[in-house]
Amino acid sequence: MKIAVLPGDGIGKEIVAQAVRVLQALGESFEYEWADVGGAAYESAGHPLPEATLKLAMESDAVLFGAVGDWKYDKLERALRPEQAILGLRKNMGLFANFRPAICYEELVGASSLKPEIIAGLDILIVRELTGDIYFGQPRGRRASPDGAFAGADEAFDTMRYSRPEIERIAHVAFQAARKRGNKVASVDKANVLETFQFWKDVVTEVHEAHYVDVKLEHMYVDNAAMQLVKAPKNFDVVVTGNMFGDILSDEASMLTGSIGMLPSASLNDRKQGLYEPSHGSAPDIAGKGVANPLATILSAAMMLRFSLDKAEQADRIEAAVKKVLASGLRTPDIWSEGTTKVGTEAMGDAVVAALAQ
Ligand SMILES: NC(=O)c1ccc[n+]([C@@H]2O[C@H](COP(=O)([O-])OP(=O)(O)OC[C@H]3O[C@@H](n4cnc5c(N)ncnc54)[C@H](O)[C@@H]3O)[C@@H](O)[C@H]2O)c1
Ligand SMILES: CC(C)[C@H](C(=O)O)[C@@H](O)C(=O)O
Ligand SMILES: [Mg+2]
Repeated sequence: MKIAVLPGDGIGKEIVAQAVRVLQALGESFEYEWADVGGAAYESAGHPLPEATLKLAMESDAVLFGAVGDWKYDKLERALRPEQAILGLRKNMGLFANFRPAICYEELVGASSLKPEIIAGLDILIVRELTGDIYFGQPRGRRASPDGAFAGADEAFDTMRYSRPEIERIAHVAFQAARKRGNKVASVDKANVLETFQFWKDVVTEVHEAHYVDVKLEHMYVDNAAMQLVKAPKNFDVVVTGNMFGDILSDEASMLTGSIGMLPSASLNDRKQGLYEPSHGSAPDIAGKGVANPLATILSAAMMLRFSLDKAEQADRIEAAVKKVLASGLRTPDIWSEGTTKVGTEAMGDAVVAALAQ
């Protein structure tokens, strides 16, 4: 089985190196092929998603991805900016279903900025639609405003849109995921204001009534959902939402786990092919310092074993190893608290590899 390894930029390189070490320690004979992506590919090949990188990703059984982006590319034309690489991979590979599980490990209850009783035992799953919404809707651009109070002034616009099949397929994914967990789905929308999200709500309701009446469904506006996520996050089980709301809510949910460095993700298409990446970015502020938390990426590698490579037992081994390491008191700075031992990225990788062997 072939794994495309795309570390990308900033801390992407540091954390992916640790995840690959952990995978290699499993004793499986995976084939790894590395390629540049994002800013690194712009430097080496003049494009954030060179054809060779895309081809490699499409041909592989799974993609292990770090992160892309750096402030120094912010002035490039949009098509050449590093972030286009991850968007292009998602679109070209048809990775419409993004799973972002927010689990608060017992040992990290003290690392969160929330009160322990709010987050202890937390286990929620954000199912984010990943190839539609305002991220990809056309038209978009800049122009002289054609009408209204500011006619003639410069303006910019994007288009929010969802088609019925796009909503139906992500709704099926969410309801099916819920059946394997707490049997509850919260569909997050902005139906009170946006036509796109009234349609979203209507279609999710139809899918529910036709196929999943055994699953409890509630609808929630995104502003309320953002508030409920910090007020009473354990009331959620599966949260299903569109691309942009899912982006924002998953970063919010990451702080329920202690740190964004703990939130893994899996992005799947309908062929079980997947891209696995931490939910966070390239963290230019800490890149090169050896302090990034590699656990979100290591846990993403576990999701890869489970969802794309049919190696659920190996996924369990990695997750158990991560728990052991946390129980032993080792912490990267983002999850450090009084009484625990601060370690860097590589030492955290070392510890997970060692725990696998125990
Ligand atoms: N999928 C991706 O590749 C992806 C995702 C998000 C952001 N980005 C890009 O990353 C760049 C930086 O974006 P940002 O600063 O808004 O978000 P970010 O997620 O990179 O960082 C936000 C904050 O979280 C911290 N952080 C993130 N990951 C961490 C880890 N593993 N361990 C410890 N601390 C961690 C950072 O130090 C920073 O303070 C931008 O170019 C952005 O577009 C890429
Ligand atoms: C870098 C960016 C395109 C990306 C997104 O918005 O999807 C990131 O924030 C994420 O959450 O994976
Ligand atoms: Mg994001």
